[in-house]
Amino acid sequence: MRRSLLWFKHDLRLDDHPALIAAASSERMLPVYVLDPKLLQQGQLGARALGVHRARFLLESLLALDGALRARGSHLLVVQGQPEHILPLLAERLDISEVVTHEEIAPQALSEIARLRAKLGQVPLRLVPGHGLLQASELPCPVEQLPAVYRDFCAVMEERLVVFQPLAAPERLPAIPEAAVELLMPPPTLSHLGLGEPIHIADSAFPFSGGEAAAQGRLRDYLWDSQGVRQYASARDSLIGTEYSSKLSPWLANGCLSVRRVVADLRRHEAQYGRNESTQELWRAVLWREFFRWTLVRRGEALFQAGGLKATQQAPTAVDERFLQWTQGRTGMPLVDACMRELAATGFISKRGRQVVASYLVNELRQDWRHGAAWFEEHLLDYEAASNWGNWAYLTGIACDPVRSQTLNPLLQARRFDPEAAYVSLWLSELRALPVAMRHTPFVLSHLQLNALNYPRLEHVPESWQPYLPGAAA
Ligand SMILES: Cc1cc2nc3c(=O)[nH]c(=O)nc-3n(C[C@H](O)[C@H](O)[C@H](O)COP(=O)(O)OP(=O)(O)OC[C@H]3O[C@@H](n4cnc5c(N)ncnc54)[C@H](O)[C@@H]3O)c2cc1C
Repeated sequence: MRRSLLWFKHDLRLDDHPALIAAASSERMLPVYVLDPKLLQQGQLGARALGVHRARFLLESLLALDGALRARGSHLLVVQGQPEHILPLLAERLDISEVVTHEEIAPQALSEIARLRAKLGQVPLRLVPGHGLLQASELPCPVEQLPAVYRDFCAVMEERLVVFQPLAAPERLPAIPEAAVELLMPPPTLSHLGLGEPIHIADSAFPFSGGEAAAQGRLRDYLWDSQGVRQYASARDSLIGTEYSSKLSPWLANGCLSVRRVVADLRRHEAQYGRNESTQELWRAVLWREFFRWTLVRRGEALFQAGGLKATQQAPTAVDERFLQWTQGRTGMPLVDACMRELAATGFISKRGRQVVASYLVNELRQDWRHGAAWFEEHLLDYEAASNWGNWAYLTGIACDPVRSQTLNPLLQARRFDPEAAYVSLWLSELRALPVAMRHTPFVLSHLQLNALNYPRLEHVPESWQPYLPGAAA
């Protein structure tokens, strides 16, 4: 009897899941998720890979996946440990014929797969393409010839009218091997993982909950019910609210939603309601993700090095107390602090917010960008290696883009994207005592006044902020 072990990783869904389809042709199939406790330990750059928000979303996604598998006659086995130890043990004990999983692109995941393959010995490990929008064979040119700059990448990809045909979830699945039944247990809770509960703070972005049903609900709502997608181009730089962008990223990152399904639905929406600037912008947003994925495939480890893809010596390498202040949302620059507090409280911030805080850390505070990227890795619900490290490298000016760095003037950004100071008021309660007009510039107040507010003082107000200070325009 053929028995497959299906190894779920960041593909926690049944819809459009090529590895699941491949494994489901066996007589017995054991779906397994391995939660590696190493992810909960501090890494070399001081942050954990899996913080409390990410862990909460992951555990919810696992519960939802188990429910969906049960509804089709299967189960999810969740085990804590390292895949290269756990999976060979299971394979031996349950007489598994092959292990099936999706292909990976990040260096750490690739070496994990290599270690697993070695430990599996005679049991074949089948890698199925499945995470990205396009597989290598669907690219318009060989991977090495893909443009290294986003604009050129878009030009190659944008008009490529691929008709994405995602695979439907199977209605029934093979039962798990009989001997596996006694191994089943509920997934761990946050406190089992030693993480405690996230504090619930009024959401400024979205009440994200893990799992495929929640993901499909959001996709349906954004494209069909509320049709928020039709305002995407004008709304996407806002900082507050559920509708300023699709909010699909946490589900895409955990694989609760397939990116091919997103694009297939976007194309259907366009066929029914027409293509507009917003639907095109959303397609280009998805292409950013694809761009960074292929950048990681081509450049691998180089993306994580201090000098980035340019291997330059110019990127700052300092890490001092200013990095700590940045993480705590206590730099004295209100827009930056508000974003960092939203991130810590909810695990999410807008793209605009991410750009502002990343640029501030690197260009104003001159801190090592890799520490910022690692902090994001711990906290972002939507953390993905390629998108996170790729965007950080891009903002730092050490990606392949000809632009040296994407320096953003944070005060100009505050004036433009938070003109009524609603966002900083939401997250920085200590500034609510000030008149609205002062909430972006508390640093012009005296020491005494700032102390009374319990808000930190900025060491230095850059020259470039002068035109945006109170009264400057008059
Ligand atoms: C410093 C920094 C770090 C980032 N880290 C991540 C990360 O770890 N994971 C992540 O998914 N995104 C990351 N982004 C990109 C972007 O901020 C988020 O994808 C976006 O804010 C998610 O919200 P949304 O789903 O509403 O996006 P929308 O604006 O609705 O876009 C739709 C989808 O397109 C993709 N996308 C859009 N912009 C980008 C982009 N610049 N890069 C890659 N994909 C993009 C995402 O999958 C997103 O869900 C980062 C951006 C910056 C500046």
